[in-house]
Amino acid sequence: MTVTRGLEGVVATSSSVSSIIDDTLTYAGYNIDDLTENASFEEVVYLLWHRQLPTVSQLKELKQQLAENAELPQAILDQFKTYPIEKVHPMAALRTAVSQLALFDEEADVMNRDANYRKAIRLQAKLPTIVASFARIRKGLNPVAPRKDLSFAANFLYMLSGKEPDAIAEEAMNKALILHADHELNASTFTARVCVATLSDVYSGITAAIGALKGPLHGGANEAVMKMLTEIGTPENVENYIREKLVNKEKIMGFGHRVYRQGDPRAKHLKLMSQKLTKLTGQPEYYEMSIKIEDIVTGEKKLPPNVDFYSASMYHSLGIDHDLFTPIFAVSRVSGWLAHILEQYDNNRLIRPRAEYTGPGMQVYVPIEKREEL
Ligand SMILES: CC(=O)SCCNC(=O)CCNC(=O)[C@H](O)C(C)(C)COP(=O)(O)OP(=O)(O)OC[C@H]1O[C@@H](n2cnc3c(N)ncnc32)[C@H](O)[C@@H]1OP(=O)(O)O
Ligand SMILES: O=C([O-])CC(=O)C(=O)O
Repeated sequence: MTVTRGLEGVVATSSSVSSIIDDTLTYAGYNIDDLTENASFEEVVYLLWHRQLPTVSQLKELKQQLAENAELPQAILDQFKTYPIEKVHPMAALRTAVSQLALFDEEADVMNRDANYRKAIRLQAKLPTIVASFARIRKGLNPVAPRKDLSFAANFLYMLSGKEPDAIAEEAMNKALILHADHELNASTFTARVCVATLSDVYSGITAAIGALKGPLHGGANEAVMKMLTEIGTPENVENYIREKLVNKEKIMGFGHRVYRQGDPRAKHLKLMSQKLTKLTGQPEYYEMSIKIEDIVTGEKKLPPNVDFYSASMYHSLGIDHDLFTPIFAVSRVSGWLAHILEQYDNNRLIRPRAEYTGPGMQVYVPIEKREEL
């Protein structure tokens, strides 16, 4: 038996959702650079779910479906108030709320393509409402009802702050959502596919995926990057802080990637937005610290920044609470998880690899009364 630790390089499925070839990321054949510059997040959702860009009427229909399904059952909003709110991480609240949503969906266990597609719309529509409502309720504020006349990105920012965002913030959020939407067989997407390959339901798959995204080696790294920037405080402190971590063989959050070797193609877009927004909001030191960190880590370790590095300072400059960074990742990535879940159901086979056994050899059972106390 040969063990491939972390399944590195193992091709575990076929997929037409997205591809990473020679450090280029495409969604259903479209380069993410083109999509980020030109598309709306809603178009990208359609693309991931149908593998083609929508026409005007198809996009209108999807936007309407998302807008009509954005509200949450009151019971879920009420439930937030019962949590030990100061201690609950928003990713944990999101994981629970998504699992709970299934209880209010009469089609939760209906297993056909149309019903699964309808659930995809409901989940995509409701995730931003969950994140924004929880973020407000924990501060003692009332949740802000979703608006049907705003774009997905603008409505999310509106539900978070209660104020309609300006064009710059809307554009930044739209781009960030596009850049995080899908990424081939990353850990959370694989988790979702493993879960639904047992023919479990869509809600179970998304709940499991949220759990996987939460970890700091995956989506949780964006919050960890912000923690690091906050600890560093000023550009002058970067050198000592980072060099000490490297000497101690600690990982620098937001760097490295299992698949990309030359660099993550999403990072350059986020870097530009970080530069622009930190300057606009009068906090250029967050960008300055970030580029200094990048210089040292790429110089010393040859590790380029990944998607989580510059998204941190960018979200910070949009005034977003730091522990909401990973939930925002989920608001976007749920589109990819759903595309993969639908694809898994369309051509399903149980995912069940093997493990090389390393435990004790064959033992003889000893009745409990004959076992010696240690
Ligand atoms: C959306 C996303 O999920 S993007 C990734 C987000 N995660 C992070 O930013 C966390 C920091 N990065 C990492 O932990 C890793 O680079 C991962 C998890 C992304 C990829 O992990 P793997 O492919 O398993 O690489 P692995 O962890 O084995 O690292 C290989 C070597 O590079 C080093 N390395 C990898 N990433 C880093 C880092 N960020 N800082 C310092 N050293 C690093 C490791 O210490 C290891 O060194 P060694 O061979 O001397 O022991
Ligand atoms: O692909 C990965 O391993 C992690 C990643 O960058 C993502 O999920 O966006």
